[in-house]
Amino acid sequence: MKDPTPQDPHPSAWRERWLGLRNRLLASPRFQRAAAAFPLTRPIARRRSRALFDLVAGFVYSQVLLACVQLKLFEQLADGPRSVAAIAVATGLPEEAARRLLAAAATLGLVEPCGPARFALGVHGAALLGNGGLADMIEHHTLFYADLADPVALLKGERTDTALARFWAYAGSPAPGALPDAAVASYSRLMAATQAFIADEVLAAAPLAGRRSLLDVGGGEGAFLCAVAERHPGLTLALFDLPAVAERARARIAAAGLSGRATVHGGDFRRDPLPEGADTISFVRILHDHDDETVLAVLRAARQALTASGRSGGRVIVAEPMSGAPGAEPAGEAYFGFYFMAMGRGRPRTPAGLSALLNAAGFHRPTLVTTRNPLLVQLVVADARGP
Ligand SMILES: CC(C)=CCC/C(C)=C/CC/C(C)=C/C=C/C(C)=C/C=C/C=C(C)/C=C/C=C(C)/C=C/C=C(C)/C=C/CC(C)(C)O
Ligand SMILES: C[S@@+](CC[C@H](N)C(=O)[O-])C[C@H]1O[C@@H](n2cnc3c(N)ncnc32)[C@H](O)[C@@H]1O
Repeated sequence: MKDPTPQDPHPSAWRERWLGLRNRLLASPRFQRAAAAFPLTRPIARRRSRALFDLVAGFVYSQVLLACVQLKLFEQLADGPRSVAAIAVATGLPEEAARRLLAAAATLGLVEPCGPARFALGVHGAALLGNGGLADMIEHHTLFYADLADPVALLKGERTDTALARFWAYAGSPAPGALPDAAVASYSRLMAATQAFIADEVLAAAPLAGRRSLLDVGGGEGAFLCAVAERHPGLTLALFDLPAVAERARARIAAAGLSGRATVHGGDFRRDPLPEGADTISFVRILHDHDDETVLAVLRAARQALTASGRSGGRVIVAEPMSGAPGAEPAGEAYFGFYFMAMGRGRPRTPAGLSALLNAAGFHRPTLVTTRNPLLVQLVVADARGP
């Protein structure tokens, strides 16, 4: 599999000349004044000015969103419009502060004015309510935001003790298998809460028809496995994760009434063999956390587990945000690129990069399977023919 042509890596001479001319004009205060004054170009000048204002003020917008989530404003409006006074009481804000927050949230489409001093959910507020886990992710971003307080230090690699590196306890741990529940609980809860908008996309695209059994490696608390169980009632299920996380998964799987169908294994996939018996192994938001050496070792362990006792027909499904994939969104790549930098490890890989690792691990015919929402997740699927 080859990566698609990168974005215009060597612009033509004409394009460079055009860019030079355009940028000299746009950077000229005289041109900006003339464009703002001339009636035909004034709307364009205003649009450009507003777009630049949104970039400059963007950090205020994300904090307005955080305030709405922390105050559970969207839940307060879930049953219909309410008055500013009622929202002030429900959120514990002084009325003037509530009015100010609502006005800011309305500019972002989070709420919508409807009648004098009354507000309803806006399109983004409604979509946020409908996407389980987004509120958790927005609250989680307080850590990411703190790590981005000095972006240049982060870019220069001068920040090592970051909030995200501490949050993802396994990331820097020499013995992740020994991590206690206290060290894994927060990230496990967050991953379980945000699995909803990943599992839908993965399971809509994953080739699971006709498969007998699925092992979800790094399966967390089992939220993905529970989603698989619901969509594929005939599949036998298994999960592998760190011992402390596996304990959490056992509880969730028991609570879902799936203990008879799903087996949970605790271990360290960097050291321990993966459980045998499954004909399909999934890695959902796993490989991008690790360097190539670890990924190669884990994929080799997966192939070993799929072909043990001479079995053939095994399949691996890698599901994570990817870079440079058809339909991938540069905004998603930028987000995850900075996220991994703050986390101190990991990176989004291209489909070709993942395919090279799958081939090196002995898998065959790695194939990109695009999802309905490439911004969040894409799949690469490969076969583990016989030994
Ligand atoms: C007029 C009307 C009513 C409708 C007509 C128009 C119409 C059809 C509108 C469509 C409405 C609709 C379907 C809206 C749907 C909105 C959706 C689905 C929004 C989903 C948003 C999802 C977001 C923003 C997800 C963000 C995910 C993030 C930030 C994930 C972060 C993941 C992390 C940090 C993972 C960390 C794990 C590690 C460490 C990297 O391994
Ligand atoms: C980013 S989370 C993804 C969880 C889940 N697959 C999801 O998408 O919600 C990464 C998972 O890998 C597990 N993990 C990390 N290092 C591991 C290791 N060495 N052995 C086993 N599991 C590990 C973590 O405990 C965590 O559950």
